[in-house]
Amino acid sequence: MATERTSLFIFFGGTGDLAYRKLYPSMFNLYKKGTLREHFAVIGTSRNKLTDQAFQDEVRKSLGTAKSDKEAEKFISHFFYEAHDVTDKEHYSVLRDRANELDKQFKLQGNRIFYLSLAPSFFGTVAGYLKETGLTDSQGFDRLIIEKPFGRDFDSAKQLNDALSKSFEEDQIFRIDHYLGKEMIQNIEAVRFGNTLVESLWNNRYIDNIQVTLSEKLGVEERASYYDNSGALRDMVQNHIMQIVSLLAMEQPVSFTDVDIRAEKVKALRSLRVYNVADASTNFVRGQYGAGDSQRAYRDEDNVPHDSTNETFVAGKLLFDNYRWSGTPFYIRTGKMLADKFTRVDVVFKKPLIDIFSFPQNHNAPLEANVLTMYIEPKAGFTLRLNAKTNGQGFQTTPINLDYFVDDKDSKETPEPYERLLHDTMKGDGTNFASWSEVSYAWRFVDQIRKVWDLQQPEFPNYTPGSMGPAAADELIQRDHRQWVYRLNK
Ligand SMILES: NC(=O)C1=CN([C@@H]2O[C@H](COP(=O)(O)OP(=O)(O)OC[C@H]3O[C@@H](n4cnc5c(N)ncnc54)[C@H](OP(=O)(O)O)[C@@H]3O)[C@@H](O)[C@H]2O)C=CC1
Ligand SMILES: O=C1O[C@H](COP(=O)(O)O)[C@@H](O)[C@H](O)[C@H]1O
Repeated sequence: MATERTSLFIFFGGTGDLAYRKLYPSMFNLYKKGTLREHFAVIGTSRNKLTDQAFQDEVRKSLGTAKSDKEAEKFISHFFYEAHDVTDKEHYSVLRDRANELDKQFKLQGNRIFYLSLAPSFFGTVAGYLKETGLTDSQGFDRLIIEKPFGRDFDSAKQLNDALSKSFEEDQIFRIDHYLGKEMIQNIEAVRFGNTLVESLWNNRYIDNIQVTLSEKLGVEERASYYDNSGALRDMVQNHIMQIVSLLAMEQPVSFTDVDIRAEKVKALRSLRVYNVADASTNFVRGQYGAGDSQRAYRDEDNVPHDSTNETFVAGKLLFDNYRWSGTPFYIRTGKMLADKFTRVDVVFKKPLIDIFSFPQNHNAPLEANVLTMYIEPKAGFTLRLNAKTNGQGFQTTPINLDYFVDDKDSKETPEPYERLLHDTMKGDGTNFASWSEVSYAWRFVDQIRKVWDLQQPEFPNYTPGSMGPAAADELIQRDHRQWVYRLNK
């Protein structure tokens, strides 16, 4: 059984899509595993006027359980509700009194987690009022979980961070990036730093290029009004991709702690080359999907303007100016309405300097590059492509794969990202959250691309649903005499 953790959770935006779809089911998983047991309580808040009972009914629906499920009912009995407008400062005292009451009732030791599952424009206001009205004055810990997006550029992110810093210290702020809660993203560190074979080759002498692909099969669904103001660059590159790239590029941390890991990620991001106008135009391409056989174009989706120039696809080349990576590009791409839903990292090694097998009289095909592929989702595992001799007479070589995949049983037991991140917050472990320095360096890089794109009129739409993006994404890498490892057979 897991160690029981003790805390009061206050969910601002506690009746929203994220809370019902991800947060409460993740908490229930923690309950079933024993991390949450007797000493926890939840206050859900929103402007909606609900009784505790009505809120509990909604929570039950979100878990998909029936009233006859005794374990679920015990869990749900820890949930309470306060109708609360986050802009109404006076009302925080009501929330404080309820929090103090539940603290006594469930023996919560004054530990409090404030989860801001709200529109980002409220983040600063809530953090300020929590402090001013004494909700953070209890005896235990006070931790603030912030949802994405953290700003829409460096300036707005800094403004937000300055506002939060007035009420919370950096080690009390947990900025969610749900990719950091994914099992296989955490495996990047294990594979890199747990294997001499891998880490000794993990540099520009042996690695030709690294490719990171976050491909989505779906479009914008119901989130068009948010997405059309964000675009793939802000929605996926600034956060998830930059986090993955920093884990791949960083030096070995002094210890496996949040402070040391974050310090190395920041160092890596500091050496990422921030592009000037010319380089940003050459090294980044954007796309927007048009209509497919049974799919309408992005511009025809509900709540998307008919002349939208928002990008639903990004591909780019990142360069690090440091000793380890100088000359080894990191190619990244992400988009909606692509061929399939998957996330993977392909590490392409350099070919042997001399190919002794492909002399003309040997008729051997040239050796292929070794590739280490990390499959993040939906399947989880690794393959390592090596060259080996084909069986039989003569001497021909052929690529073979060594592989490992997480089996179905283990997959089912893998914690959901939000489950892991809620658990980490209770432990006070910030390893899998984005620090302010990481966020700020990521924005500085992304802002340059955005600045250039905002000056140019894109020729959209430029890719078909079910493809892997616009032709320009292939040209970007082919220009460097390389290819995407994952590509569709044409
Ligand atoms: N949904 C998702 O999959 C994801 C969401 N996020 C982020 O999570 C956050 C929440 O998203 P989501 O759940 O989808 O949003 P929703 O719009 O579904 O929910 C918003 C919540 O905030 C409440 N709210 C709005 N205004 C106020 C107010 N003035 N005072 C108190 N409560 C208020 C709403 O209730 P009411 O209107 O009744 O007050 C509702 O509970 C956002 O920052 C989003 O970017 C991030 C990644 C994925
Ligand atoms: O943060 C976001 O991520 C999702 C993709 O997440 P995944 O875990 O399903 O890969 C993306 O659809 C969404 O636009 C973005 O805001």
